[in-house]
Amino acid sequence: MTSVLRNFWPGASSSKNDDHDDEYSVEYSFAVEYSGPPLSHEIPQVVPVDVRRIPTAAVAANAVIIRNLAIPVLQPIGRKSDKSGNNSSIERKLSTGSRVGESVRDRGVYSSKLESFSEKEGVLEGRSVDAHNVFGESSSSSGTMGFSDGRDDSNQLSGSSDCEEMEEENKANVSNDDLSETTTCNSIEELEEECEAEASGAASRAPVVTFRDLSLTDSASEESDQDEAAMSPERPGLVEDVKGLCHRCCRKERFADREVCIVCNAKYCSRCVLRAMGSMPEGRKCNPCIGHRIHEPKRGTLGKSSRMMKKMLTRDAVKKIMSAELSCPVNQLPPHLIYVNDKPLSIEELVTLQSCSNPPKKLRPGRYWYDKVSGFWGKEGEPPCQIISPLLQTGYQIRRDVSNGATNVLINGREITNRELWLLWAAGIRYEGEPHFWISADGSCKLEGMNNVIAKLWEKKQAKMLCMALSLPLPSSRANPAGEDSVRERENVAMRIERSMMYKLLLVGCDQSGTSTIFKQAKILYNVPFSEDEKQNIKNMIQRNLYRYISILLEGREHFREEDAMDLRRRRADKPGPSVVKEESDHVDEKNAYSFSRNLENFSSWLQQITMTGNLEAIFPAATREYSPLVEELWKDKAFQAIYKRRNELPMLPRVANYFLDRAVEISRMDYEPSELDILYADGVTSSNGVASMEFSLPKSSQDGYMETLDHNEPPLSCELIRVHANSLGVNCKWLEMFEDSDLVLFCISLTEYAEYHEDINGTRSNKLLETKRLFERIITHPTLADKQFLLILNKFDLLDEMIYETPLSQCEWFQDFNPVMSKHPHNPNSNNNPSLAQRASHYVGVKFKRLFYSLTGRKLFVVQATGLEADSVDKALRYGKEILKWEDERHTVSMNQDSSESFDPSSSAYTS
Ligand SMILES: Nc1nc2c(ncn2[C@@H]2O[C@H](COP(=O)(O)OP(=O)(O)OP(=O)(O)O)[C@@H](O)[C@H]2O)c(=O)[nH]1
Ligand SMILES: [Ca+2]
Repeated sequence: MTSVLRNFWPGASSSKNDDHDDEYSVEYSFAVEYSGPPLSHEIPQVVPVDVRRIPTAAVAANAVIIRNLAIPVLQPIGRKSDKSGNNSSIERKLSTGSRVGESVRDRGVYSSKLESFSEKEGVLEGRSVDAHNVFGESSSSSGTMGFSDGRDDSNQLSGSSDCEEMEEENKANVSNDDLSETTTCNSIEELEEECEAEASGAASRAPVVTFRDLSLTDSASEESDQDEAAMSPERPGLVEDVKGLCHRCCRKERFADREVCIVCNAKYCSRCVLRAMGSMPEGRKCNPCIGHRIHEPKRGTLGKSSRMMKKMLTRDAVKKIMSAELSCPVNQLPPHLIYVNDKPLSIEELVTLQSCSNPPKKLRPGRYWYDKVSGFWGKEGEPPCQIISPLLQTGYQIRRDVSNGATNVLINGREITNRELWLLWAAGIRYEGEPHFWISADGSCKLEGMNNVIAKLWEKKQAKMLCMALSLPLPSSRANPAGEDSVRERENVAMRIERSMMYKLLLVGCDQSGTSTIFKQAKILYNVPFSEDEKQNIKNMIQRNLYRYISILLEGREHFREEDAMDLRRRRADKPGPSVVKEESDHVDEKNAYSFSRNLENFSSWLQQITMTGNLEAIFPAATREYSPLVEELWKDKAFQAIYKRRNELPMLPRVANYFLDRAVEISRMDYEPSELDILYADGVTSSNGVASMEFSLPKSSQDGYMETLDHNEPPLSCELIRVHANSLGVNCKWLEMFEDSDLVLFCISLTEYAEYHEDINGTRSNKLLETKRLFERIITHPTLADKQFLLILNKFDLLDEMIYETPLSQCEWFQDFNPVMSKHPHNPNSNNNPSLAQRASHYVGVKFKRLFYSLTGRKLFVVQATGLEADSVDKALRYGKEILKWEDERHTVSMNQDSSESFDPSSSAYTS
């Protein structure tokens, strides 16, 4: 390993080398005396470099050295001080053609060009940073930043130059990279191979980039087109991606690691990567790509080393390569390729933008718009994607049509998009005509020319939820300049006082846990009407489900038919007869108990097909009118009834299907109106974004017996119940932040999950309960919910009661130590002394979760078991939640009075029934 390193990484080797004279060693050298046969052609001349004549730029003004921005760095040319005699490879190379002479001549060209450049333009001073000053300390040991090998110098020289003719020169000249490439060669054969390849043009290099001083662009914006041409030399094309293929040796290994060039995307195997990428002065680029801008989608990977790198190189080497990748000028975001409100950015503007308290995320070259007043930020032609710090001096005035809105409604001079219109609507902003709103960074909205705030954009939870659903940005708390936060705080307090009696319950659970059933149950229980919209959605869902259930039955029909046919064949084989009879029976076969009329047959295959292709949503409810008569015909059909009778044999058919199928004809009609029970049983996502909320008041009832101290004059408790689906909480549950004002989290699990499994695409089975456990852990440890009360709802108790005898709880590995000693006496449901197996099991599950909760939070988890489909059960669970909250309030007051509160602990009553 070290030998490889030494060969390819001069900096790394020198740092290990005791010989400190070596530190400035460079890889070019004088040629040895020629002793071969006389030459018939002219010998190329070597133009010597006068080191004293090489100009150095002055130190840049401090303001420019901000963060690691795209400041082109001028690298001085290294002094030749190679005493180690480590030139053998180059000498060998010389003997295959007089390359060194040409290379050194190149250097002569560079230096004189550079000189004339700095004299002529005089721009380097004050703009560029002297390499000595920035890297002065590290240059002695660094292979990339200082002056180490010849290649670095040449690249960075060209990288900091502005001169177009120079680029021409570069194209014409043989590249200096030949030189450093020799350092990676291990044998003469390989070296010769490479040289030959080059000579034949196989490895011809793309032109070296010229990197312009970026700060020049703002002073002369007319030049910007020209600039762009200069800034973005033709990039090497992207290499076609062939899975597992190494771009160099063309060996294919499907699962082997590959290192990818950040410019052309070529992938290399571990055998080839060092040969292909050399010393990586600009990070992971293959040699022809050095000096070229990175492939922008790769920007996110800059500086993130790969497994392969770490395996092959020392830590120090990897670190150096990664820091070069991040900091070398050509890899920086080119400010002039970022347009904000039609204006290409200057470097100062880019600095402003990136260093503000809430900068745009994932900034890439491209065209953006920015609403300075509100901080809205987006890609040109698109709705906003982020709210960044307001009032930054970036870009021109915003254009009305910049986000491609066609709503005739303006916000801060920009015609907004439809999605934003919905946002205004959700925020409670109503208007007539074609209004022009002014919305400031804190979301307060005024009509143009008026001074009163008509609404606050982010005040209503619906507005925030809508943003989530429509992928509109939400304000970041950092976006508000100091001072405004405290104003908001005060308003919040006022609002809180106003709604002080309102408790917020957050109901979360994994898919199929029954959160939606509990939510609907609560609506029915506490007389919160479903809106017309909700009803319509649920009706559509029920009708769609009906067709899905029917299609499952029809699939079952195929199965039943096959079974019958097999049966028949077996019976016929048992008693052989003349072939004529056989044919007859075949005929009968066709018309067995499950055959349909032609009409129904067609309908059947059509329905199965659209279900299979997932087009059900597209067709229903639109086609309801058309197909309703067919459902009726089907229902009346004898064959269909025969299938329906055997529906319990079809595992795919959900339980609730019976409830709806029994009334298939009624439900399929246009004028069907779902009853409350229908709504409750309807299965499926009821709101598009998985978030639903309702306000209700929990009436006081005489059964409220958990606390003796109940005040009979107290008003009903007003609550808000918010249901979110785990799926809509996003990666790492980041959307939980939106629910930071919840008072109680109701975490709902299904008690059937211990025996249910998920299968991922690789066919790996995972127990659903263990998945739920992971979600539980993530949620209870989420910082947003750090001091909230948690109530675990063990739902679907009815199902547990049915299945626990056949399917032991220990099927789930977490529950392996469930070992109940059961009484021999028959179970008496009214007795607490002799609980059923299901009760014991659910108690056990509750304790498991309590322990887990305690181990992670050091606090107490409340647990209640429930059956979502039963109104009483849900009522009881929610009232229990209320007790926890009131007990919590009580505890605060009691503890203020220095009193013990243990006797109020309602958790002991969790299993009293
Ligand atoms: N037997 C029984 N079934 C239940 C119970 N709770 C819910 N279900 C059924 O379980 C299925 C899943 O319940 P949902 O309420 O839809 O669960 P969810 O996945 O959290 O919510 P959605 O995303 O809206 O579907 C539905 O078919 C419910 O009818 C229960 O306590 N007992
Ligand atoms: Ca569901």
